[in-house]
Amino acid sequence: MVVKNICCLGAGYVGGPTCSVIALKCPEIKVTVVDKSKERIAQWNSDKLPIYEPGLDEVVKACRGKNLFFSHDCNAAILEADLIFISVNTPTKTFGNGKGRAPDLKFVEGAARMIADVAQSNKIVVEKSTVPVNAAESIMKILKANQRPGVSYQILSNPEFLAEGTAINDLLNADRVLIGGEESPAGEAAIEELCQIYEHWIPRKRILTTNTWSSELSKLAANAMLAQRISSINSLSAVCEATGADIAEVARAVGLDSRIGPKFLQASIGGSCFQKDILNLVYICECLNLPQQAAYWQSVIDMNEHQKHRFTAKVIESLLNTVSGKKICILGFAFKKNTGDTRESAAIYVAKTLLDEGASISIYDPKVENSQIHEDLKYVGITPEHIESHLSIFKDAYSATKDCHAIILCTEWDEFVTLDYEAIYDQMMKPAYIFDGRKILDHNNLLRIGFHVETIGSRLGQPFKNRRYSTSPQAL
Ligand SMILES: NC(=O)c1ccc[n+]([C@@H]2O[C@H](COP(=O)([O-])OP(=O)(O)OC[C@H]3O[C@@H](n4cnc5c(N)ncnc54)[C@H](O)[C@@H]3O)[C@@H](O)[C@H]2O)c1
Ligand SMILES: O=c1ccn([C@@H]2O[C@H](COP(=O)(O)OP(=O)(O)O[C@H]3O[C@H](CO)[C@@H](O)[C@H](O)[C@H]3O)[C@@H](O)[C@H]2O)c(=O)[nH]1
Repeated sequence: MVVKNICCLGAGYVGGPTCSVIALKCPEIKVTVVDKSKERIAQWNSDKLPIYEPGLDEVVKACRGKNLFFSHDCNAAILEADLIFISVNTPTKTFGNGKGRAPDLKFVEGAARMIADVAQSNKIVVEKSTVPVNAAESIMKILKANQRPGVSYQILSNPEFLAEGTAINDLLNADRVLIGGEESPAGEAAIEELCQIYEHWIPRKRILTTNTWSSELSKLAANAMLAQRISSINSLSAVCEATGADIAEVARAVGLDSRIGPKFLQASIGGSCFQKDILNLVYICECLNLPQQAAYWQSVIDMNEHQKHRFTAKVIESLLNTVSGKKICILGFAFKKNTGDTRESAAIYVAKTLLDEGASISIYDPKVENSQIHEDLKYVGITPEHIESHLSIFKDAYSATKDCHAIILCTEWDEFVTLDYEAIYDQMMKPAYIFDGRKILDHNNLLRIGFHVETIGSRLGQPFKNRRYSTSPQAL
């Protein structure tokens, strides 16, 4: 079989960009991205796409209506496809067995059942969603149990490694493409079909083929290792604050070791897409009766969580331990720059804590929709009335910071670096505080202007004071 027709179930942050790039690079293949959400599909077919990703608009414009289609008709797309990507969401379970840890596979199962119900010809089904090890086997069970006579399936694991904010570049220049499949002639043939799609733009030596389980586990392992680096640097940032070392200097010194490398060593406020995948790994370890391994990866999550709490506690402590009645501006609500995604964003925790403490919050983020901010805060328990009376959302940083007692920078958007902080200082309440949760601002300039400045991983203007060793470090 030569793949001529691709269907993707799930038009989200992964399905949309991934299939747009496939359509761009494989003009002879018809790519149809479907979603059960009519609203999302309507947005994909409009001028304002449902997700913000640098470069995505251009790719969609180049292919949409030619060989790239967004549709709500899942059945029709499944029927005509040779190869089907499952790119549906796999959030952490919020109820029942494995609550708070295991991934909720109901959308993956729903997708598999949909394929089984509709398919009338052979299909290669590709697991693109991030799933636990053995998920391919579960998908196969569903497909086989509902198989029509004469229809056969091959399941491949092809995890996605793109990061939001750089998705198009990551897809075009992937470090590697990973394809796992059944170790049989039919499995190898299916792997080869998918390889040929990626070979339109990815050199063969960067396409890695493995067995299905290795592929599934490699995705969780990659995220776990990345998260572990961030947790490690965040852990060291607390040591820096307590000693007078500067985490930026430490990260640079450590990262110049070629065995360690400089990437993913930026201390920050914490919070990320990683959490659900590491929880997934923890749950797998628990289920496999590997408690030490589960505890190890759990500690990576705990450190990330702790960083958010530590940073927010520092804000409140600096503001004389009370924020009640104060107006505080949060700059940035997305979990990182160049995306409108707020899932697991540290800003949600910061905003909730400050609202619980009685502060009024003003928020500005260049790409996050107002409705998303409302939804996120309601989800963490802030009542609509409280939101109505204590939250304002602005369209620019200058309006958002006016009359505030403090600014908390939660997302590292480039535009925050070049704001006119003199003008901002002039229109703030005094003393004016700024908490740089991303370490992107010019702290010396802010101090010169008159701000009280706090950041992560260094104690500005007070080196080596109040060392907190209970004993000398050598004696520890
Ligand atoms: N967001 C990322 O950066 C990223 C990167 C790599 C991997 N992943 C993984 O990829 C998967 C998808 O993530 P996402 O961020 O794109 O999620 P998302 O929530 O943005 O999109 C998932 C979409 O799937 C749709 N859907 C659910 N069930 C469906 C069905 N049966 N048929 C059709 N559509 C259905 C939903 O309506 C939703 O629009 C997850 O497993 C995630 O962990 C995400
Ligand atoms: O040095 C760093 C790097 C990142 N972060 C933060 O860590 C989080 C995650 O960042 P990043 O990994 O860049 O974005 P994601 O879109 O979450 O991408 C991760 O998660 C995806 C979903 O599984 C994977 O596909 C990607 O490979 C993996 O990088 C964000 O809040 C970043 O601000 C830091 O605090 N310091």
